[in-house]
Formats: sequence, structure tokens, C-alpha cells
Amino acid sequence: METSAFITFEGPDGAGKTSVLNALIEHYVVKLGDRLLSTREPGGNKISEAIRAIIMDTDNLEMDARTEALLFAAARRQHLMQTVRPALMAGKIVFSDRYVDSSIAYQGAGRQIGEVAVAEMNHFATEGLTPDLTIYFDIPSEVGLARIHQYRADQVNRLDNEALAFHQRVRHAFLQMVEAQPKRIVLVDANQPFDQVVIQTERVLAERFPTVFS
Ligand SMILES: Nc1ncnc2c1ncn2[C@@H]1O[C@H](COP(=O)(O)OP(=O)(O)O)[C@@H](O)[C@H]1O
Ligand SMILES: Cc1cn([C@H]2C[C@H](O)[C@@H](COP(=O)(O)OP(=O)(O)O)O2)c(=O)[nH]c1=O
Repeated sequence: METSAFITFEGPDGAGKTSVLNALIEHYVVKLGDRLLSTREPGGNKISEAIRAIIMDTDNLEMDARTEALLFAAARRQHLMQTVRPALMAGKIVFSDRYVDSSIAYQGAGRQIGEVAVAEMNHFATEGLTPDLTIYFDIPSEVGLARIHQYRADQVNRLDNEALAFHQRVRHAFLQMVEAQPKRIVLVDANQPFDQVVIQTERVLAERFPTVFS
């Protein structure tokens, strides 16, 4: 059977992950067909999408930070069991728009409930399943937020609404993870023209998985 790969895409809000992922899928689907599975967190199945709706609801202002972290982890667990693991077992290439690193950055650092505690809780949820590669799209918080408010104002969610300091803590935590785990996490500068971001991402994928992506 062909080798599977679990590749996650991370970054602050407005870094361009979703747009880059769409471009990548268009590019690779010709070669990979249904061997490529692209999915996103939180969501991807009925239960996780229902949890997502509760987390993102801008009316849920009273949500406690640990409740939020537990809900993200619960949605992640269901997504892993129902979508990601079966695909990996079938030898597929799985692209996931966000995974555990987002919880460490947003809930651990952004909400300040502790990066180690969030990592441990997610270890329980995932049984330690770690991506083969993570591409981290780096963007200054001001630039990312400006993109969202300029182009996606109709889709602003409860986390987008947080103050600048929250988003700066999130970015700082991501950068620390890149430094601590350079083999797994590769940084792509997302503060450049879109086509350049896509080209650099494709280069990283081709370097790491030459038989799949080049
Ligand atoms: N490199 C880029 N330069 C300028 N605008 C961009 C770039 N990448 C994405 N955008 C725009 O920024 C907004 C947020 O992008 P999106 O892909 O939704 O980001 P994310 O999924 O990381 O939050 C979109 O309107 C998108 O068109
Ligand atoms: C997966 C995950 C996402 N998030 C946040 C990041 C985003 O603000 C939001 C996901 O919303 P989404 O609209 O999917 O944003 P994006 O396109 O930027 O990924 O949830 C967490 O706080 N913790 C997590 O574990």
C-alpha cells in the first residue's frame, strides 16, 4: 500500500491558510486524485461541526476558557477517529487546516490557560498522533487581522473578535513551537504576495515528500 502522510497547516487568523490550501488542492488533485484528503478543524463531520457551531457563536460570550479548550479537543478527537485515522490507514495524504498546535497557541497562550496543560489534554484526545509535517504560515497579527476585517468582515467569529494582545500571544506561541520543533514545523512567510506563498509551500512539500509532490 502507498505511504500515508498527515500534514497540518497552522497560523494566526488571516495568514491565508485556507486560500493556500485551496490552491494546493487544485494543483495536486490532478496527480493524487482521491488519495488526497483535505479537511479542517474544528469540523469535518456532523458531531465536530455541531461542536464548532457552539464554539464560534459570537453570542456565547460566557464560555469559560477551559470549556473552550475541551470543546476544541472533543471536536478534534471525533475528527481524528472518523476522518483522519481511517484515511491514514488507507494510505492517503491528509491535509488538515489546523490541529493541536492551534489549541496550544490559542487556548494555551491566547487564553492563558497554559501551553503545557493544553498539550497534555490534547495528548489524551489524540493518543499522541503527531503530524508528519506542519506548515506554519507566519503573519504579523496586525496584518492578519486587517485582512480578515477587509475581506471577510461577514465571517468574523468569536476568536477573531479578541484583542490584538490575544493575537500577539498566539503568534508568539506558534513561533516558539517552530523553534522547539524545527524537524516537524516549517515556517512559510505569509506576509508576501499570495502566489509567492503558494510557491514556497509547494517547495516545502516537494522537499519533504518528493515521491508524492514533485
Ligand atoms: N498573501 C496574501 N496577500 C494578501 N491577501 C491575502 C493573502 N493570502 C490570503 N489573503 C486574503 O486574506 C483573507 C484571509 O485569508 P484566509 O485564507 O481566509 O486566511 P486564514 O484561513 O489563514 O484565516 C482572504 O480574504 C484572502 O483572500
Ligand atoms: C483548531 C482550533 C482553532 N481555533 C481557532 C482559530 C480560529 O480563530 C478559529 C477557526 O476559525 P476558522 O473560521 O476556521 O478560521 P481560520 O480560517 O483562521 O482557520 O478557531 C482555536 O482557538 N483552537 C483550536 O484548537
